[in-house]
Amino acid sequence: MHALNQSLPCCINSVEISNFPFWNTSFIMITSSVYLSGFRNEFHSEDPRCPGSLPTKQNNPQRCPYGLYPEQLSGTSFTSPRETNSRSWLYRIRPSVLHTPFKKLPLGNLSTNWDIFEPNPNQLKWDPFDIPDVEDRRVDFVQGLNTVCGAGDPKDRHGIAIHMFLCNTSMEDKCFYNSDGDFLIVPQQGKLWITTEFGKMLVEPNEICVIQQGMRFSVELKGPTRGYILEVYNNHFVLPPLGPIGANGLANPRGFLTPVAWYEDKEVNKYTVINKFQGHLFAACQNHSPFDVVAWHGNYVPYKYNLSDFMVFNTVSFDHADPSIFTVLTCPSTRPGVAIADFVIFPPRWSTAENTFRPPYYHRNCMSEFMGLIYGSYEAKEDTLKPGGATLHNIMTPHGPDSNCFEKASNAQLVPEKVAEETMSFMFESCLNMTVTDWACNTSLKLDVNYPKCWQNLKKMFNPKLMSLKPNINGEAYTSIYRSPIHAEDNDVGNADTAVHN
Ligand SMILES: O=C(O)Cc1cc(O)ccc1O
Ligand SMILES: [Fe+2]
Repeated sequence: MHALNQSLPCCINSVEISNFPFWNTSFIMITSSVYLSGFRNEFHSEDPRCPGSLPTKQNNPQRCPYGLYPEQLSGTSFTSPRETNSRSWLYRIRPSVLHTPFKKLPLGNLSTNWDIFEPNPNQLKWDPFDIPDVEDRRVDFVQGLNTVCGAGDPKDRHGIAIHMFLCNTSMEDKCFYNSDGDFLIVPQQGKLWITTEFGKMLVEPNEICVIQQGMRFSVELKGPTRGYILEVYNNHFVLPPLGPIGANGLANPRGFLTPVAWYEDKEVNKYTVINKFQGHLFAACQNHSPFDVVAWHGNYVPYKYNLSDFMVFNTVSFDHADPSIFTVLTCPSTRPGVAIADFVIFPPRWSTAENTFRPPYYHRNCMSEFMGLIYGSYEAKEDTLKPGGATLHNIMTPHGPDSNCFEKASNAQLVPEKVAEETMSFMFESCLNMTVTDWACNTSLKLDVNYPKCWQNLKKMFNPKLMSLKPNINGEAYTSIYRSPIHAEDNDVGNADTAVHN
């Protein structure tokens, strides 16, 4: 590890070393990967092969060390307040401007023009999306982007899109950057070896990464690879406020890892730079690798996060807390407490609530809820939602646990129990009303038209003559946190009435 990443006195970040073997690129073999830890810190980093490459004290010396070009990447307007201002300075072999003009590419299964699709207020569920077979078709990360749903318009810088990446091949002499917004990437199957202008990251299932607007990256992979992407146009992701939780908890800042500087001085006949711009794809060519940043500093960076680092809060008394307690990252709107999109996870945890129907409640929401599953099963839809599949419950669309889950949880013995022990599911929750694409509804062939049947066995249990139903497994016929439960033996109408009204 180079001294700069470790010991400059003004470096406020700690450094974490991950011990996994890093990948063997064609240019340089790196045996371990180093990350800078912290969220929105002012980082700085130099490739150890060029000590002293990062100018000290100033951003624009008349001549930079090693003959590098300085280039600023602005993630917020120049005049954004200090608290949110985000930019980085990159010291690179050539400035990014050295490329041929952009030409439009076919869009494939990406969409941003939502007006062409029919609105659909139904409960929607998709079986795991197919990853193309490499024998049939070689598909890289960018070619494998398929939009499921979204809302808004990148031209207005307002909206989101949810994509699936379904691919089997590494990007070769090709990088991608998004002018429309930020990508929060959730790998579900297969690892992503991501080279960015800031350095390299290995992102595995149960980790996520965020690559922000404008950052160039290229994805290498081995074998069939699938995952979800939440794209936000409005704003960058931030950590949710902790309120009364205090100074620590949920996703702690130190869990966020940013790569260290790594460069290649590589000249090729044709390197393709793909740009998503106003919802369309464009390609430009250049004769060198864009990963030529020798040193950088700033607070506008790509990062990854391991979901097992999430410190889970929940009730230790009664009732089902709202899923916002599981928010990892949020992209805020201008309305206080209203997210353009929240990234929420349902991690392994203890469930201890007393007198409580423990799974998610039945719900109609002014927000839309897209859910995916990385591995295992989701407690409210054990037999329904599968890893690599998804559900969408749009604005005010009724949803909740399937009939099996309701039956089981209404009768379960309420002992402390580990839930979601071997699972990780997640939700993209948005204030925007989502339009679903033709790819999602038709081309993918994965929409499960029988999904709403998972609720159809929910029985009517109401009986105006009886205060309570038959006792549950705990012997409680009527449960209330304010009164002792009425036990089965006392359970006549008169008693129950008193219990309710006194
Ligand atoms: O399953 C869902 O749809 C998500 C969800 C989870 C939860 O704990 C409470 C409400 C809710 O909608
Ligand atoms: Fe909900």
